[in-house]
Amino acid sequence: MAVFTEVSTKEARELLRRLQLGKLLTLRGIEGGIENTNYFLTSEEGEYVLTLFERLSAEQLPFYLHLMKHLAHAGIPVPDPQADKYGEILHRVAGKPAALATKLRGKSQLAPQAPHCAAVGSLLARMHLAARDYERQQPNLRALPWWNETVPVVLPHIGAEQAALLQSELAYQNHVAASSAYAALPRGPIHADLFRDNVMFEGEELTGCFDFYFAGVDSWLFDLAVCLNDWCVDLPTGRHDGARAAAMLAAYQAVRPLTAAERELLPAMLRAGALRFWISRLWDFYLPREASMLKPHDPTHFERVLRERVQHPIHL
Ligand SMILES: Nc1ncnc2c1ncn2[C@@H]1O[C@H](COP(=O)(O)OP(=O)(O)OP(=O)(O)O)[C@@H](O)[C@H]1O
Ligand SMILES: N[C@@H](CCO)C(=O)O
Repeated sequence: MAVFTEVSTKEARELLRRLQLGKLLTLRGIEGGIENTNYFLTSEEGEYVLTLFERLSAEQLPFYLHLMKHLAHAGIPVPDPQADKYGEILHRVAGKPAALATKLRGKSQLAPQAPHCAAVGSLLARMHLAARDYERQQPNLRALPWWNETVPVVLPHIGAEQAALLQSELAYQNHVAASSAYAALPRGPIHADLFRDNVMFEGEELTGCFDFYFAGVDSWLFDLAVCLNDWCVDLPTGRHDGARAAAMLAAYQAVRPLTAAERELLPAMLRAGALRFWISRLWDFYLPREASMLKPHDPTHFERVLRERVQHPIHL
């Protein structure tokens, strides 16, 4: 149940009054989601999702919320955070930082086929281009510096074989990051967590994506690698699915063709994408934060994906 903080109808009405969004019609807690408190809220003006941020700091939030607003204004189907008359989109509800964003239609497609992967590829490329003129800066907070900090913290908890793979892959990624091809990768704000459960579909029509709370400035190729590793993979084995990957890559490149450096580094970034989520899942699993509400995801999945990407590199 993802209502960690109760919101009263009085508080919801007060927020709607501040945002001039008409009278409250319904307010219903959303089950699912493990990071934040979420409610579906309907007013006379439309349907929204009210999010109370349980862990993210008020310093980090403006980057995510303004990025969503920027993308929504550029016509990318993402939740649009609603502003008060001063233009403020970060509010306070029940003592927590909060946002009220438009609700997306549809539901997650957890067994995607090639057309779904193509839709995600196209969306991702359009999102990258649309975010080029976004002015706020915040690095991807789950990138190489965080991996270098976190690997030594998880090493004492894992077996020798896993530790060897983790250390050798980290050394390899530090080496890649120092290369001239890496320096040539185009960069900008990326979603960085565009998994199956963060995209909505109605049939094969992609109706939007959400959960921008790992977004940050990083290479576009890393974002694409994260998507390929989740959407175009056989979940039980971690094996790459060629047909789905081809559909995603073709659709991405129909909007923005990859550069020579990106083509060269695709196999390395697929490994980086697997490593990033293996580390974060190990960290969540072995070092649960105090009073954590997280139900950790299975870390061994991304260990399998990483081994697959090392043993069977995917070249364009
Ligand atoms: N803008 C939106 N439109 C429609 N549904 C939404 C929207 N935002 C969130 N949801 C619904 O709320 C659920 C929980 O949201 P979300 O996944 O962002 O939760 P979380 O706790 O913030 O993060 P996590 O994905 O880490 O669990 C989603 O699965 C989705 O069904
Ligand atoms: N997508 C992440 C969870 C954070 O949203 C994972 O599967 O590990």
